[in-house]
Amino acid sequence: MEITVDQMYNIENKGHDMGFLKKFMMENAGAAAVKRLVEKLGNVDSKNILIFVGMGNNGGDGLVMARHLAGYGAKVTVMLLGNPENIKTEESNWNWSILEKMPSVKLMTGGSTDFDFKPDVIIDGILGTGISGEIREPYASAINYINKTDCYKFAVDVPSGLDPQTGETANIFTKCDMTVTFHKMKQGIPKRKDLTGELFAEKIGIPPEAEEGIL
Ligand SMILES: NC(=O)C1=CN([C@@H]2O[C@H](COP(=O)(O)OP(=O)(O)OC[C@H]3O[C@@H](n4cnc5c(N)ncnc54)[C@H](OP(=O)(O)O)[C@@H]3O)[C@@H](O)[C@H]2O)[C@@H](O)CC1
Ligand SMILES: [K+]
Repeated sequence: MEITVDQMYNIENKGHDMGFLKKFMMENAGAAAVKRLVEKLGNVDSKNILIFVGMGNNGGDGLVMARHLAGYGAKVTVMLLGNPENIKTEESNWNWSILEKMPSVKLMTGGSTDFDFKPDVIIDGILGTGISGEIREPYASAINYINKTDCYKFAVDVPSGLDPQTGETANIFTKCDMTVTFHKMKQGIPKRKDLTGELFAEKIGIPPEAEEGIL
């Protein structure tokens, strides 16, 4: 069953109000995404994994993935597309502060794309269901870098620039090899398998009762 983005936000908020906090949803989302990625790649030990992280909760999922991938022995670099002080949500900020205590994960901020290494894997945690309008900098440069870099690409929730509700694309958008979306499939995502690559919807522990009155 495919749901709307509005329904997803309402379910998320209802789950949060029941006490299954968005922080727990984010943790389960990041963990499920890493499981699929590691299953696909077989082994990420000492692989260079570059994670682009937006300032919202799509980015937050990417921060959770960074921590899990470090646990699998990957060489993880996180590029936050802004200033840490401007991270939008408590749950995303929570994950950023954990990474600040982890020398095993390299943290970069601001969004420049001249890296001194070639990534084996890029994770697109730039934009998810919160996308609106033309893609602004530094998100645009990050998307362009992803598209011009030849490596395995993984999209968190949805390829950035693809509207998960309508399936329409913004002026620029990523083209990925795998996409993992969360809880239930959003209506627009399966319309662009050419951008999502292999597509999965993973449960993240939201109580089914959180859908009552919404679905
Ligand atoms: N639902 C669930 O159950 C769960 C959802 N989860 C995750 O949350 C995600 C939704 O998070 P979200 O609402 O924070 O929105 P998100 O996609 O991160 O974007 C907002 C940021 O992007 C920016 N921005 C927007 N448009 C832009 C543009 N054109 N060009 C440039 N920037 C633009 C915007 O900036 P602003 O407009 O505020 O200045 C803001 O900073 C969802 O996709 C999933 O991954 C999981 O945690 C698990 C549980
Ligand atoms: K994304």
